[in-house]
Amino acid sequence: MADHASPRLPGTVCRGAEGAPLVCDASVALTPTPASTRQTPSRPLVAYAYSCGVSFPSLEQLRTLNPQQQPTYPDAAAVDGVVGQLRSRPPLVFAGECDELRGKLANVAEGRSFLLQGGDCAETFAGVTAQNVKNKLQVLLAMSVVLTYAGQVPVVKVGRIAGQYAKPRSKDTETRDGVTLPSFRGDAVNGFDFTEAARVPDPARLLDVYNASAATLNLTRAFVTGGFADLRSIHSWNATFVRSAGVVERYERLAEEIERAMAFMVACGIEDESMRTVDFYSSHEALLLDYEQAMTRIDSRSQLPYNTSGHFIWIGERTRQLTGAHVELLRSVRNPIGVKLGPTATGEDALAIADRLDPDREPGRITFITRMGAGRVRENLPRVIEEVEASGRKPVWVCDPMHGNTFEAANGYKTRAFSQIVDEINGFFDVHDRLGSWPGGVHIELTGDDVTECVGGVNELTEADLENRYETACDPRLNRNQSLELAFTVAERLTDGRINRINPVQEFTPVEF
Ligand SMILES: O=C[C@H](O)[C@H](O)COP(=O)(O)O
Ligand SMILES: C=C(OP(=O)(O)O)C(=O)O
Ligand SMILES: [Mn+2]
Repeated sequence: MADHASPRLPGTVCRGAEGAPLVCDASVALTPTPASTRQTPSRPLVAYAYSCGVSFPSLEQLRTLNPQQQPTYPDAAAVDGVVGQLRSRPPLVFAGECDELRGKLANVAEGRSFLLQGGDCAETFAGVTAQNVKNKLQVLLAMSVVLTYAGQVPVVKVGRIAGQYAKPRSKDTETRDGVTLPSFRGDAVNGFDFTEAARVPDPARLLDVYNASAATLNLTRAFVTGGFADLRSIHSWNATFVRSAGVVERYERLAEEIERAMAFMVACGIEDESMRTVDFYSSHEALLLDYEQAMTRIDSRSQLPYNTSGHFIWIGERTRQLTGAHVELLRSVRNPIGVKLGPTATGEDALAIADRLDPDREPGRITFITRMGAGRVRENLPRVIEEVEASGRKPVWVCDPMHGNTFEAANGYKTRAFSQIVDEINGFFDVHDRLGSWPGGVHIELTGDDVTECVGGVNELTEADLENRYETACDPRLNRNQSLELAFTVAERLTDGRINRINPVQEFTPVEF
């Protein structure tokens, strides 16, 4: 791979004697390490030994790559001060956890399990409350139980949580009643209020992102290991669902069946830790380079770089330029990486990105999150899958049925129709079924609250209902009933014709007497 032999760029970060990140001195930077003195890491590690012993790009280097969707801060020195502080903060996630998730995603890529990824479009600092986090976990756990039991697949659970505070925007400015101000770019960047003062980007918010992520992750870890995720509390996860809907009764029937199955297992002497806790991982879009680069660290055990701001990080549709700063930073870290692919993405684009981010084709390393829109998925997705899989690659294929289906309602609210979301998911399954590839997961913008942001679904929300509880800071999310309903729909598609392939009971040949 040519990259590994390329000279170091001035200002890049490399490892010091103790493995601490150092910034290369420009005078030595252009001298490649002599081959004889280079360590020869084992094959899978080679891809991550970024540019001849350099471990990850410096902020200075990234800034030369014309990074997209970055805030224009009024005070550059203040940014440097914040970045310095972030660098001294402890990691939010550990390298071993990221490796574990990569291993689980490798199973997804192989068609042995399914990824459920979901959470807010934009987390907010005000949303860091026990109730809000608990509601979100409840809906994700209930969905994963539906998928596991009705769909009969192991489910890898990843929240859009504990770091999802920055938003790329279609337009730099927003105009209301003749007043034009900078767009809101998430709590990580500026304020939501439509005032000049609020919309000025403030780098100190990056420290708030760190604190909010740490608090959310701490609570999440406590919830998922401290008894809350115990399968025996399966009934309590629907405590906050809105009763009126048939989908809740459906969930309750399923919960009763699971309880009976568990009682049977316990009676047989099978009682296992996996009934009491769940593995749950954090994820967000790695958008703000100041934050993401500052949170990138050399793991002391492997001596390789990891982004320690979240287990799984993804590159958005607007920042996936092949030679852009986001790809450059993320290709240097070991975490599992997602890449959004919108309706204009071609197989060639996907392949080029995969080659850049995952030259060694490591299982579970790369996830393509396709978001083509209900009207285009059946036409555009096949070519992308065909070209990527023809190369021998097996990425995780995930459907984001949200971002290609956004529209403005007659009353001005940005919304999405439940029927179109389901239609894109059906298109995704249809295409994969036809091509024989594995529809590996779904990526959903949702909330555990009873909001009115997407129309349709079991409660038949109309555009007129949107104003009742439209609470999102950015895109419209499925509310908890809509989310649960979607889980049943996905479970049906998963079961369809696939159960023989993944259910080990079906593969068992009984002994004849
Ligand atoms: O979440 C995704 C994007 O940030 C969002 O869809 C952009 O919305 P906009 O088109 O209103 O800027
Ligand atoms: C910005 C997002 O999506 P996309 O990059 O696909 O537009 C998102 O997932 O919030
Ligand atoms: Mn969004």
